[in-house]
Amino acid sequence: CSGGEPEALAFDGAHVSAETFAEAVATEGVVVIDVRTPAEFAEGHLPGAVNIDVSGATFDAEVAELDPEGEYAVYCRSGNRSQVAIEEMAADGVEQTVGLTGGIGAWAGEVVTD
Ligand SMILES: O=S(=O)([O-])[S-]
Repeated sequence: CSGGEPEALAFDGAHVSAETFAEAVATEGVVVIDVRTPAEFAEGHLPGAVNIDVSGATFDAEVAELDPEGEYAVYCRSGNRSQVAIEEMAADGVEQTVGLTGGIGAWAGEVVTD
């Protein structure tokens, strides 16, 4: 712990620390989205995450199915693809998002394979 102000959780499209992301994941109603490939997802993902591959052909169509009023916690492997995904989601009207800085590599919490 380096002290200072704790980072405030806001679903404003920003990337946040794993600690703040964990708060987002624990927030009632938040949908956790893993934007990696199905193969990466199968190797281990956050509990309850849904897989919407940002590099997949159906990404936009799947985003279009999301509730634009919803809140989404988005992550990838190391934080690059989640950045792209958050920008594309915002362009599709899904703006209440938060990304995980460092991706799943920075995640210290539970990972499941089911
Ligand atoms: O998922 S990634 O940030 O390594 S491209």
